[in-house]
Amino acid sequence: MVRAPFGARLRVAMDQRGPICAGIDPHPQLMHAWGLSTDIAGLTEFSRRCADAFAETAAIVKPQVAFFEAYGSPGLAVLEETIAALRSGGALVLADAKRGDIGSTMSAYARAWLDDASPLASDAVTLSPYLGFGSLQPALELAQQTGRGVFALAATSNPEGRTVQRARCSGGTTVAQMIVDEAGSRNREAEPMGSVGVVIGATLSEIPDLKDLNGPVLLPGVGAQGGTPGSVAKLMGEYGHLAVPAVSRDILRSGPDVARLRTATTQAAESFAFLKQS
Ligand SMILES: O=C(O)c1cc(=O)[nH]c(=O)n1[C@@H]1O[C@H](COP(=O)(O)O)[C@@H](O)[C@H]1O
Repeated sequence: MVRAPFGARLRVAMDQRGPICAGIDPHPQLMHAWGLSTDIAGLTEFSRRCADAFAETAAIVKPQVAFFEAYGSPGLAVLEETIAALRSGGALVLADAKRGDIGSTMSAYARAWLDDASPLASDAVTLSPYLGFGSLQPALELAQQTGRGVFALAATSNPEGRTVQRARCSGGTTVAQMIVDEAGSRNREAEPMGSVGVVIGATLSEIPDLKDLNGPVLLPGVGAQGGTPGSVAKLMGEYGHLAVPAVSRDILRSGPDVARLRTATTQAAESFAFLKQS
């Protein structure tokens, strides 16, 4: 199937629905708060409500794969149904799987998340570049062939990340900067933006230079981890048009009512509408 590149599709979706990525993170505590059991029936209902709420309101939706894997194969079946429901409602799906491995194994991860033939195929997947950015090549190639995208972890929202990501490479740049630059080198010439994104925490006080990225920046950490529209504006500066703030618990707390989840999603998108201007 021929589809437009992910970066172009994401740009259109963000312009139409606002820039945020709504997260589906079925934490047991949230399932309790929604009056659901924490078994597979609860996971199924939680995910259906999220898909109902987000499919027609959010530009992009990020199911956190670990919460589904924890249920084994029935959990993965729920994830497959959720991905299909979101995509058929018009939302892009970013599978938050954080995959990364030696190239030959990476090819299999790429097939799982980025190949039309896979029931888990999504519009994009999060990747960990800590086996070396080059190890991601099979996923970068398959994403390009299939009009899909990737987001490489560059500077994560958790405080522990800095011990690795702020370390300096032999040339003097930080590891995080090197990852952003590697991503940018795959986005050159792309219009309106490339399909190789990076992940940068909305909780950080400083971030890598984004001038050569020309790709989307997923900013998790908004809400529950302390990030705000103000912190995203400050971090992104003149590159706000590339920002995709990711919000999970802060929206999910509005459940279980689907209408309330929808309202929380559109309100979150409105609070970041200013990003389009930068
Ligand atoms: O890749 C991610 O999405 C991610 C990267 C990161 O640096 N920090 C981070 O919190 N995340 C994910 O973003 C979501 C944040 O959830 P909330 O804190 O509930 O909004 C979770 O699914 C995390 O796994």
